[in-house]
Amino acid sequence: MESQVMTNPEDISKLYRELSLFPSLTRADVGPVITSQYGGKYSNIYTEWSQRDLERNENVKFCRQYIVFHDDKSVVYSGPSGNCTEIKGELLSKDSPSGDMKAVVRESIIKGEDKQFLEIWSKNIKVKSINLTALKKHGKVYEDDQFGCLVWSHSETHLLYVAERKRLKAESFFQVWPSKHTLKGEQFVFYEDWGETLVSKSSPVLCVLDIEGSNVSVLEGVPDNISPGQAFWAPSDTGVVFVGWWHEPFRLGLKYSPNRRSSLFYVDLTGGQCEQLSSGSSAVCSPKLSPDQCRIIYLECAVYGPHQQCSRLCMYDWYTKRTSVVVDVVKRPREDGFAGIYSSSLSPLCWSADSQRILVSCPQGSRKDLLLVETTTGSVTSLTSKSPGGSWSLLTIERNLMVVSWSSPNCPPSLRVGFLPLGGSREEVDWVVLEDSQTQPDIDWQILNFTPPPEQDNSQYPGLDFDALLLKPKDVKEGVKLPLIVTPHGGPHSVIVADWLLSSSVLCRMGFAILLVNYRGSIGYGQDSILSLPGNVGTQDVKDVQFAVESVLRGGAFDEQKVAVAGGSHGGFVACHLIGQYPEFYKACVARNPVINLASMIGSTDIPDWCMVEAGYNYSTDCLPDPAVWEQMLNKSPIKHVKQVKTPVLLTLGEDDKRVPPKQGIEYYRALKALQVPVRLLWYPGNNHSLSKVDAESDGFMNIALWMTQHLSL
Ligand SMILES: CSCC[C@H](NC=O)C(=O)N[C@@H](CO)C(=O)O
Repeated sequence: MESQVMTNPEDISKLYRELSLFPSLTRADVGPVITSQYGGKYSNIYTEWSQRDLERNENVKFCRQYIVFHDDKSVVYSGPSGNCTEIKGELLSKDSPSGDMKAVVRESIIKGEDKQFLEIWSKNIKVKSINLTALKKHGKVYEDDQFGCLVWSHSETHLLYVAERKRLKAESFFQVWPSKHTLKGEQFVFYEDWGETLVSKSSPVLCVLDIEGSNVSVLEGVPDNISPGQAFWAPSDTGVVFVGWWHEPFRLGLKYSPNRRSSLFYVDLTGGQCEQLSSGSSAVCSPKLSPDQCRIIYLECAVYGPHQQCSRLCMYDWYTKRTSVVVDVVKRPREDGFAGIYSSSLSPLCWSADSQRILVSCPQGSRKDLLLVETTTGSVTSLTSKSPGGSWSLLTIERNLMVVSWSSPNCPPSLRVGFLPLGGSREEVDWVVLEDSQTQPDIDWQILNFTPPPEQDNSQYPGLDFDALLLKPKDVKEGVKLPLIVTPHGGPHSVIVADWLLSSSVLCRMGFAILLVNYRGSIGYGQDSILSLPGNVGTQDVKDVQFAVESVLRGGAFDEQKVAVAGGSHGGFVACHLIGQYPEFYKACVARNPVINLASMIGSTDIPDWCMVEAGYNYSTDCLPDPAVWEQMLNKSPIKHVKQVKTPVLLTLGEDDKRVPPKQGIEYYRALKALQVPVRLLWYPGNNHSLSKVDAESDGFMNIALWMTQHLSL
């Protein structure tokens, strides 16, 4: 049969280079309203972007500003104000509330040593540059989005941030000239960390800089068994509100795990008293204070259980001290399409100007939509469900001016702004494009819906369906049947939404069709769908994917002899199951950091609870190895089916992966070698679970593409 797939490595790398140029939006801030001498009002919009630089082998960060003239209700005129500037060395930055000053935490290498500075800029002058490293009040500043923050006090006199607790230097028992203030014999003591992407982050502390006096103090009063983060100033700067995570009896991985026991706390600055503001029996995150400083909105979900679940949107009233549930967990999508809130972070600013409404961007099925929540009634409406399909992400909202990123599988991210209609109004948002991007006319995409056959219905959660995204080249020559790459996502409680996906778009432009399956258990389809999967991994997810593939093949547009499967993490688990359970079906397989054996992984991953929960058991920190549980974990794992595998497998592993340690992939590699199944292993030092360093990602992509063309005989 004729093929129209690109196979030449030179051509493929050229295409990858071309499409990897499209940057993604990472942040936007709206400046104060300025009235021009002619009476027109305008605001500056500051944006940050990230782009792969293949030559320098790094992701570069750059900024660009735009000017938006408006009348507080609609955009009158807009455009960029200058070109892009690369940002180097900035770990964190934040404008003061008035817009008069800017704070920056900067990392700089001086005489070969890493130093951190806290800078204050005013107008065109760097008025302060405080050497935090030399001050020795704390360890490194946290720049991550789990704990990290840099927040101006309302009075603009103090700054709040999170850093590692100061550790005394440890020395050997045999140090000949012992120095003062050192700990003897503590050189090799183990410090727990917070796992994947948070290695070396162990004991965060809240730090405050008094700008006038250039004085840093570490806040006292946070309970010893709590790790604080996501902090901000309480109304009138009387103290600090933060999320505290319990770290006893031990820390577990936090990345993609918003289900860790945590609470909102308030520490009073004068007395150092610490008060717990939420129940303490759930997991909370992303608290945001309303513009009128009266209420705090935050997300809440259950502790343990599935790692990502449908969240509750809760509100704490600062003055009555009452908490209310604004939006509850949604079991099944409602008639109007609302399927619940699935997010572990609200955007940095998410309140409307009247402090009555909240904006949340989150998956709703295979789309990512912008939802407007009335906090008094809990009513939820979608601002984007009638707009072009794709993915809408809120970057910020300030005085009702929303700044969003929009993308779709054939359109890289574009920057848009629009005013939130007044409360009670049914008006549609008039989106204005500030930075357009190049649509890829050769890529076609659609969302497909599947109802599992009756024998695969889940008796505990009956009647659930699921979706898949199908990408295919637009122009297919007469008589050509396309090769198909099937991609189950990881998690398993995550989702593939219709946004710009670099590797899928390159594969599609090469001539492949790609089927990305949101099997039952994915987020964005109601809590019941999520709960239907634990205990059924390796069967329900696997059968859903197979059902979707076979349904698509029945359409006749694809070549049944040229079907491949590729997935990462839990997606790798599903991929390896598929080649074991359907040994004749898939002609090539790629697995990034796949889960291979739940029983062997439980002792080495940073999230052992995940193994128990997905195998169908409850987790507690004191649970001990149980042969019956281990047997079930083994039975549900891909390694159980390895003897049936015939498909050539490409494994891509990150040496520093704390989530699915690379020994999982090695276990599979050895088994395949012993069975003489073709296998190739790529080992990426310095990479963690996501394999997202520029060289690992691009090398991984090229190897995947060539593995597919080789084993699908294209
Ligand atoms: C113990 S590994 C669990 C699988 C992992 N889940 C959470 O981290 C996973 O599948 N990760 C996804 C992201 O959700 C991935 O694609 O890496």
